[in-house]
Amino acid sequence: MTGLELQKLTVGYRGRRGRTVASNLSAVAATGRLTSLIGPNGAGKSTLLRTVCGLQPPLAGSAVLADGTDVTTLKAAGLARRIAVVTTDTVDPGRLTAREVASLGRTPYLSPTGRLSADDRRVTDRALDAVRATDLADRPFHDLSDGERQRVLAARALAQEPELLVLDEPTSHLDAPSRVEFLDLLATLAREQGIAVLMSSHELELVMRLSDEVWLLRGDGTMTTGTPAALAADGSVSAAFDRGRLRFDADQLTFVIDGSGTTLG
Ligand SMILES: Nc1ncnc2c1ncn2[C@@H]1O[C@H](COP(=O)(O)OP(=O)(O)OP(=O)(O)O)[C@@H](O)[C@H]1O
Repeated sequence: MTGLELQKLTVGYRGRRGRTVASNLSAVAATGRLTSLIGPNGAGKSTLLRTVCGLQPPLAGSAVLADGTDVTTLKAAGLARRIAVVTTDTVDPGRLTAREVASLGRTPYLSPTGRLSADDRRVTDRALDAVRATDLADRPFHDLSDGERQRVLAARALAQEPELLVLDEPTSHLDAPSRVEFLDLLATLAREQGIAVLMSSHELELVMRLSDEVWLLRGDGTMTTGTPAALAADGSVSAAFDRGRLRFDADQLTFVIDGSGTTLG
């Protein structure tokens, strides 16, 4: 099932410093699958993600959810019930515990009293369980490691019960094992929770191993989509990222430096 569909979407900035970043994009992020957005620095990944979350208006075209709703027509409350966003912005929730931070995901559903119902508590605990953070629930969020915080922020996003989960570079502060673990967790969540997960990443090798689908945004503002194997095999990934002696090896799914016998990653 289609979780999110880009229909001839053009993204960028209006005004005096305005510019078109990427044009005429058509792509699908399917429900139950992990779709990864990759591309060189400045290609427009963050701009595209902000646009599909309804945080900035498109220059043209649309981004529609499963029932055909254009995200740009949704008001804040509607967006919050349907799309959850995890960004790299530092979160400072004071002395809230991990469970309290996760429960913030229930905000769009709360009655005017702002009190969590028994159902809200159940959904929050289920979200913590899904990201394997139940044992962190009573600890202050402030005291957690970056990897633990990222799991709790994913729980907050799941507690929103979204149909689309969008993450902008979610592994950027994590160590190597935690990166693998977190991407594997996202792929599992997409399948088990039946949501479309769309994330941007610079972790090319990991993305190629763990994603179901890849959106490859090039520096010229065009995009190719496909399975990791298809994009590696048809040379799209190499064309976008190879530079000088650095080459992406489609068989090994890793970068190599030509002539040195060195494999990176
Ligand atoms: N507020 C803005 N106004 C005008 N141009 C902007 C604005 N924000 C970003 N840009 C430009 O849009 C282009 C795409 O930026 P964006 O941050 O989306 O790329 P990215 O692929 O996420 O980059 P990176 O991989 O370095 O994080 C860049 O040329 C950037 O300078």
